[in-house]
Amino acid sequence: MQTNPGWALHTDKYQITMMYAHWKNGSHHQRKVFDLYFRKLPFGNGFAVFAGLERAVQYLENLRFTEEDLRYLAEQPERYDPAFLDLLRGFRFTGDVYGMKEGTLIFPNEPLLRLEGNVIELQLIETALLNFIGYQTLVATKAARLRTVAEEDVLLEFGTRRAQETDAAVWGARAAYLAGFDGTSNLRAGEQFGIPTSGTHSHAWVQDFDSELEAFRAFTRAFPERSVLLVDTYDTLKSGVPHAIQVGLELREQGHELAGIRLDSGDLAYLSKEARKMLDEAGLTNTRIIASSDLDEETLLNLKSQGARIDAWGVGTRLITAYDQPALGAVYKLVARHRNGEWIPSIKISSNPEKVTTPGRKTVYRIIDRKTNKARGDLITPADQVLDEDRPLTLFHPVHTYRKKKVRDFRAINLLEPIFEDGKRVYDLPTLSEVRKYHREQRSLFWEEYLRQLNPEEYPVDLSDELWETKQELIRNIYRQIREENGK
Ligand SMILES: Nc1ncnc2c1ncn2[C@@H]1O[C@H](COP(=O)(O)OP(=O)(O)OP(=O)(O)O)[C@@H](O)[C@H]1O
Ligand SMILES: O=P(O)(O)OC[C@H]1O[C@H](OP(=O)(O)OP(=O)(O)O)[C@H](O)[C@@H]1O
Ligand SMILES: O=C(O)c1cccnc1
Repeated sequence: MQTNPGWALHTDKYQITMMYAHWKNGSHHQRKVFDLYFRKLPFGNGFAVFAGLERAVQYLENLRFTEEDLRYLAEQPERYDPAFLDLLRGFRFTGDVYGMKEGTLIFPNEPLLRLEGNVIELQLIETALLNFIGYQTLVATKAARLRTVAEEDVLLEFGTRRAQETDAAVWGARAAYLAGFDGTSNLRAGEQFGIPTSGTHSHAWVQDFDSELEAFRAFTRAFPERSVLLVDTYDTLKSGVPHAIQVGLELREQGHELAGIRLDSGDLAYLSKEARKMLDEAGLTNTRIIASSDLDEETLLNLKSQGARIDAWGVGTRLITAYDQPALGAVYKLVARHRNGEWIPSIKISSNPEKVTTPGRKTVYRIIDRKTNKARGDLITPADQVLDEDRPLTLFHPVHTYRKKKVRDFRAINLLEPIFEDGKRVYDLPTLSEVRKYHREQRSLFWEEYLRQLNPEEYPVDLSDELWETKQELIRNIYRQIREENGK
């Protein structure tokens, strides 16, 4: 087993196979453009939240084949030519990357990353980029849904013990925080990213004492100002809450306040209302109630509609595993090839019109109405097209083209920022607090209709006239060629 594997082999074997075949073919230096995007919004949400760029940047900056990687490749049954392995020894990412900022609200079929460079470099990185961005975007989107229903309540990420291994726990905690969570229980995520950390105690603490009261007293002695007592080990209303109140009153005599209690089972609406009443009647009005127990946005919304008196929510399994949709299904498609000094757009046809790729080097503009400061739609255009804000813009649906609207008095924001130029990073990674703030600001550009968590309106993502025409022409050409080849 390798002790310190490099990241270069964090890829599917077919990428190396294609790289080798390109090298044998003499085509490995040909330049291409790939788009990374997804086709369908997760969880029935009206938007997704872009996350994973920081990890992608770290990966691209440090991408090397280690000597161990090369030895491992040399042992493969494909028997790669040693000269190819020598080429890999000097491998660096030297391409251009344009990408959305983390925290951006994103929609199906718009390029989230546009990558330009040598085909062998762009093939190698496909798998890892989809891996990072797919997962982090899912968790950020799930977290954004929880934020929508939690309104101003505190949201804490508790998922590490149920996460799909270590990276998912740590990068998932980050994704949750950037989309509106307030903290995590994972200290490594706190250490690595500066996310506020917090937590209570487990049932084991209570079980470890001869009585619940003794357990609560010992805990509050250690943390007189910060204790949140778990009250459901034996009987929430008959034992846990009364004992917490007793200890809370003892603490007050010593000049401290009991910070909170945690409910972790049973009917959380009923128990929280009863517990609130009992705490208030005892004068412990500052003691907060935190709930955990298989929560997600559905239960959270339901509990709020039942009048639950819960101030903070600890969410684990269903957030960190993206429980109801464990894959985003992001894709990475070739959209242009460089030939004789020119970019030639390339298309992949599908019997499903939604799956036909949009050819060419492209960018995405977010069209913001200047009067309302709200987004009217996104427009995908050729990469170099500059939108004239002084001329009215007609937006039309790329499949149902009769769905049209004219937009005047708008700002057009190019969402794809230069991230790498010739392999050099040209983008300063924002701090996580800046990403979180950016996400909040971005959300405020959208009408509620697109943000609601149930049956949201479809946000328009349209193609410019020029791009739409190019796409139609390529489709026509391909079918003409097929007919000619078939002699029809
Ligand atoms: N009032 C409520 N309305 C809707 N859902 C609720 C309500 N109270 C709790 N829930 C949810 O119902 C589920 C209850 O799960 P379940 O009965 O398996 O466990 P529990 O009561 O937490 O007990 P334990 O953890 O001991 O198994 C959880 O997902 C919880 O969040
Ligand atoms: O429910 P989640 O959203 O995943 O949140 C994390 C859970 O982790 C802890 O449970 P623990 O590991 O003690 O097991 P439990 O399910 O028996 O409470 C905690 O008490 C929460 O219930
Ligand atoms: O701090 C807590 O209460 C906590 C942390 C992780 C999982 N469950 C609970």
